Amino acid sequence: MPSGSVPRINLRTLILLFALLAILATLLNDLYATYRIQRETLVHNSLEANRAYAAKVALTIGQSLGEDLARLAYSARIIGEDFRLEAHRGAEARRLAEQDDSFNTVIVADAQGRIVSSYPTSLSVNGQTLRSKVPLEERRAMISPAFSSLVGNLIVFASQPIWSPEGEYLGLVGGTIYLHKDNALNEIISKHFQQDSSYVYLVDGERHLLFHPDPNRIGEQVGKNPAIDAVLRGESGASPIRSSTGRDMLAGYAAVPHSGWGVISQQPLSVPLDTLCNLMLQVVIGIIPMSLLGLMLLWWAASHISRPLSQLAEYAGQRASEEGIRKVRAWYAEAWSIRRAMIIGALLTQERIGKLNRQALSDPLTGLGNRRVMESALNDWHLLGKPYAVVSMDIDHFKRVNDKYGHAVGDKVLQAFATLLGQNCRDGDLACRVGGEEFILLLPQTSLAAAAEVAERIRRSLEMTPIPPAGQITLSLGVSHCGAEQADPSKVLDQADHLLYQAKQAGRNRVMAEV
Ligand SMILES: Nc1nc2c(ncn2[C@@H]2O[C@H](COP(=O)(O)OP(=O)(O)OP(=O)(O)O)[C@@H](O)[C@H]2O)c(=O)[nH]1
Repeated sequence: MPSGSVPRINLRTLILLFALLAILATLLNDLYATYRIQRETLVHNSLEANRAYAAKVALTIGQSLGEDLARLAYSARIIGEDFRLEAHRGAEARRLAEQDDSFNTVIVADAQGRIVSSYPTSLSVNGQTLRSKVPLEERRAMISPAFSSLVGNLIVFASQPIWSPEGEYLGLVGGTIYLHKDNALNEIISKHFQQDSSYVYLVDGERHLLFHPDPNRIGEQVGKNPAIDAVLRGESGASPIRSSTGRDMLAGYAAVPHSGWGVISQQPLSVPLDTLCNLMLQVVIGIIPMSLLGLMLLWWAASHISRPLSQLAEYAGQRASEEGIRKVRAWYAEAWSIRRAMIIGALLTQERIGKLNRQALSDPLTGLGNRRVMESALNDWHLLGKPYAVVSMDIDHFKRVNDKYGHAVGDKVLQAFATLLGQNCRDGDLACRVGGEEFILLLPQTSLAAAAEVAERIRRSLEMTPIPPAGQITLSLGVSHCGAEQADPSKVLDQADHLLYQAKQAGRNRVMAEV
């Protein structure tokens, strides 16, 4: 016997579980791979867009500054022709300031840095000294970092040196750009302002914000930031960074020509990731109907595959008949082989059980039924209320046969009598050997008179059929009957035995029937 308890899990559940696991693993892997590829693509695209955008803005600002410096250079030449004449300087400063909106103010300073002309005149800075002496010392075209002007505005200052026609250094002419006011610079950046949550800011060489979408931050000095570090080294490119405010950003950056400034265009990393999450959600929602269909197909397939084996397992548990097992639809090779093995097993078992039954219910010497068969038939008939007759038989002086001819001849006589008995019965009658030389014949649906006739026929038949070498053998018989009154079978048997005893007493070789 196999040991251990019956496993609770069945084949269908196992198939379903493993198939589900395989599908889930594949699905998750696909989703993860899609997520990774899409993330890389989106991040790359965002970096590339910001890099290109920063480069474009830097180029435009560079061109604008170049044009500003060119205008200042032209004015410096004009002023240099007659530097001492105040009206001449003032007129050129005014023309320069008014010709477009490049500069919020224009000033002219002498070689010592003292402001000698300015426009608009409302500034009232004439006579004051420039805050930074660098342009005076450098004596070349320059664009300053952001600083606070003499009147308190946050500005950048573009300047050109003024030379006399003889080559003497006279001072400088400069234009200021007010960072908190409208000017050509923020016009350029604002015009290109992107819609997709990217934004641009501009820093000078000292990390001051020259432009920022948040006007309150203009002038602020920005802390450590990899993009600003790179752009101030004059590099252009793109990389994921952590901003000075601690947010993960995808930044493109480019250095602005002529100025030492840098443009940074950046987008929060969360923006493409949110887009990606929405995309993945759409993908998941999109695959749900097909997944449900797949699950149903899987369920069907698992049931279809496991059904033959489950049925065979059930039949094996019930030790079902071979006909039951044959009904199982074994539609694939393994199930077919198992069913075949089970059918063969069932047939062998049936055959063995049949043999054992026959051995248990029949008398091995004569092949007639034994006492158990007789009792079983009597009980059945009693329960069914079936009328019957009982003929009890005993061979006369059988001991003498044994004594005279030996036990083997005695057996032969018993077998010959059994054959004779069979020849004198109907199909439905039941002949049994219930003792050594004692026999019972049960006759269903038979009257007492008919049973007595059968008994007499048997007696005569034996008497007239010598069994060599024993010769003539005789028999005593008692006949009883059970009718509608349905007496207890044991009483009917006792009655037949009693009559048999009377037949023996009366001289043997005779039939005694109930009266
Ligand atoms: N050969 C053989 N003899 C058996 C078998 N079973 C019982 N016997 C013998 O049958 C004999 C029965 O003898 P008894 O009961 O004295 O009866 P009987 O000699 O027939 O005498 P009555 O019945 O009075 O006519 C015994 O000798 C048993 O040994 C058997 O299977 N084979």
